[in-house]
Amino acid sequence: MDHFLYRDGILHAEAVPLPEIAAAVGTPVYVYSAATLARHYHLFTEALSPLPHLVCFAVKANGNLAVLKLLGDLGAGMDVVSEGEYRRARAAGVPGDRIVFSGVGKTKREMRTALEGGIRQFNVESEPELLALSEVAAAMGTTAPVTLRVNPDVDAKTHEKIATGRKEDKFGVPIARARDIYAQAAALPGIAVVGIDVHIGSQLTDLAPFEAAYAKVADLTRALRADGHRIDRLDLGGGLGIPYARSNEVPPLPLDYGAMVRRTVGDLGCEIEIEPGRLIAGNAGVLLASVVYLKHGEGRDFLILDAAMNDLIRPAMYGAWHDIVPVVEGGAPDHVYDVVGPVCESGDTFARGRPLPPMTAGDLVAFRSAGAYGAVMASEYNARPLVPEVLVSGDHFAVIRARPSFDEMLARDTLPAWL
Ligand SMILES: Cc1ncc(COP(=O)(O)O)c(C=O)c1O
Ligand SMILES: N[C@@H](CCCC[NH3+])C(=O)O
Repeated sequence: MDHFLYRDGILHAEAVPLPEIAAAVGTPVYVYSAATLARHYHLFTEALSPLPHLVCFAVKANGNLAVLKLLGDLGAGMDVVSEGEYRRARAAGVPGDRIVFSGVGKTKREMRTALEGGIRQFNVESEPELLALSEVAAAMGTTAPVTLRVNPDVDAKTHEKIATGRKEDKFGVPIARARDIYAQAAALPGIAVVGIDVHIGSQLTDLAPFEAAYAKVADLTRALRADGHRIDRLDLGGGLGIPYARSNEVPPLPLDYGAMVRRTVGDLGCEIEIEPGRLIAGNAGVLLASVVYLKHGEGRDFLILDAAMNDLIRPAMYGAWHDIVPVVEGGAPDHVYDVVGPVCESGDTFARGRPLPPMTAGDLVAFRSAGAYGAVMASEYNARPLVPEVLVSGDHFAVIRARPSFDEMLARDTLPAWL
């Protein structure tokens, strides 16, 4: 469920009609619902209760400071993968002891920043990273809490580009090598083993791959404890999928996911951490755009929008489907359009042959399910200003990232004196 519904034929974000936001901020613009973000966060906390747990929002899905603060104020932790994300989480007021640090390429500088600012744990992804972290922590006279990210060699049955838990993927260490590496970790200065981490991919629509991975983690927990390690925490990653097309079969709900977690690892006495991104933010946001032109091509009509692939890359990058709906209900969807942006690439196509009511220049459309991996993946390709963001709560809204002016964009470049 989300909070983007039609009232009197006009699509609203909570109680705010989207045309009001378009008039105030211009398009394209991302619009998020505070109520949906909060609701999705609570779905996970409820699903994992009564197990001790921490829901760490994957900042990569939506790193806007206001979104992080909203979730952080509700008690969420954060999963970060870079110094930039770490600093964002801290700037949003999230304490270090609720931040986990993932990623295959953490630099020593990033490790130092997190150790200085406070960190719940590093999810270590390789032996060289473990050695680097040991060096950094020991030199600082401190101890780094560590889980090792294991790669369980499970096929998440998701898009090729976002599967992370097969042996050919770059993530984690092979689970068969885990006991050796934990033995190494235990002997290293500046390292305190606290648990195990796993994340097998994103947009999973079936619980079976999670279950297979978590069963392996449960076995490993027992084996590591028998080896004398303290395994108090299990970070089970993110990855639960969302319905992108209203007509598609519905992916499992957080409640079903929670029941599966209790079934597979619930009896180990561990604190459970999860790192959902998409399920919390995805359906909490839409990308609002305007029709610039309706162009009649040969055998097809192009709906040319003011949003482009640089604002929402998912269709071009993964062939992803986003529902595209008219903001003002316009009758039966009896026209078929190729929905495209103004960028000079044929890949700048959001959808082909999409049935919509008859549209004309100036009409507003909304891309649904755009709150995760939307604004964060935006670029300024074609010198297009980075797309702004708005947060709605009840009957009011605020711009939470302004559209930069062209002067601001120009001012970031510098001309060398010798030119
Ligand atoms: C380590 C890690 N944690 C969490 C996530 C969040 O995944 P999702 O947005 O699918 O919940 C990702 C992205 O796949 C990830 O790589
Ligand atoms: N960016 C991807 C998800 C990547 C998940 C990050 N590990 C998407 O839009 O679906």
